[in-house]
Amino acid sequence: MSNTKMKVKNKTSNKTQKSLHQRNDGIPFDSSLFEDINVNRSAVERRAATLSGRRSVKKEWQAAWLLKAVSCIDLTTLSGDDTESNVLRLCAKAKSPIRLDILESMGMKDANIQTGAVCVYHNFIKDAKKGLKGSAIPIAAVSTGFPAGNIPLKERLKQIELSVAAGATEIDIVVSRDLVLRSDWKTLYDEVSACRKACGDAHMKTILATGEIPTYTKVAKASWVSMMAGSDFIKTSTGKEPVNATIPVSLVMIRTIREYHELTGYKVGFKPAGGIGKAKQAINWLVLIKEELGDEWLNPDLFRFGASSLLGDIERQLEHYVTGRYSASFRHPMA
Ligand SMILES: O=C[C@H](O)COP(=O)(O)O
Repeated sequence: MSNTKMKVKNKTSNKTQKSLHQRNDGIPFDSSLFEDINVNRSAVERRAATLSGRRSVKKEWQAAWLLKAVSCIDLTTLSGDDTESNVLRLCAKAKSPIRLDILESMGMKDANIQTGAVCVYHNFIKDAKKGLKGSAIPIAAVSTGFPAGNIPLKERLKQIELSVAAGATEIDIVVSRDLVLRSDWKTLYDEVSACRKACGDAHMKTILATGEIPTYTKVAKASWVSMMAGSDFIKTSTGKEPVNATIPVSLVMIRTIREYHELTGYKVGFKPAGGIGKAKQAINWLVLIKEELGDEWLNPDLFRFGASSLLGDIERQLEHYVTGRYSASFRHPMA
């Protein structure tokens, strides 16, 4: 271990995250922690391929995993045609994500299953507040000029402050892709740190927009910098890039989360987002998290799906499960 690593480790080794809401305080910028990273594309893809090998997961376990997945969804609407009534419907679904008759058939009628959060644009925070009244479901707002982030930093910080003041307790920020492309890591660190400060007590999820980052090595470095600057979660995508969450890119990010935890004691969460619409995909991600980070990451405080349509497919698959019409294609979720 390098001297710097030793120093950081000694400074933070007594820290344990007692509650899910304990924050990542970040660490001072130190490029020596990541400058020699070179993530080999084929090795990453080989490793990811092992996760999509054919495995049989018992049907009842699949059902339990799907319920777990539901509790980890940031139920999202980020469309140009969002309206108050869409958002209110979304909130009703977040509070009762699975039909009662399905839960009854599963013997889970009294289980309090809700989604991890709802995720909306700033203008709909007030509607989400109304829709979620009486529940503890957090409101996540996308901020900082989502999705491209190409507005001055001062305005991005103002947006964060306004969203927090309006009632968002989770803020999804976007990184400046040009800083990542130019490898200007110190400026990226300063920007993400400023966003973190603007978030106050709100949890901050930092979106890397990996579909616009050309190499896995840069994805790993951007992940390091975002965590060092105090991100509580790192998130793959806005859902608006041409390529959104993929298993190989997730593997790279998850491994940096593991290394950062080993170094500092802080547990940073992970949020794959964009294009995750099938129950089968959700199980692949849960398995990835379980294998790479362990069971303690398998909860909504450290893992979320950013998804607008995933819940619908999970509900359909659970209906098939209770009616015995489980689709053949679903029997092997890892295939
Ligand atoms: O962060 C969430 C994404 O914008 C949702 O993407 P999706 O509509 O492809 O599920």
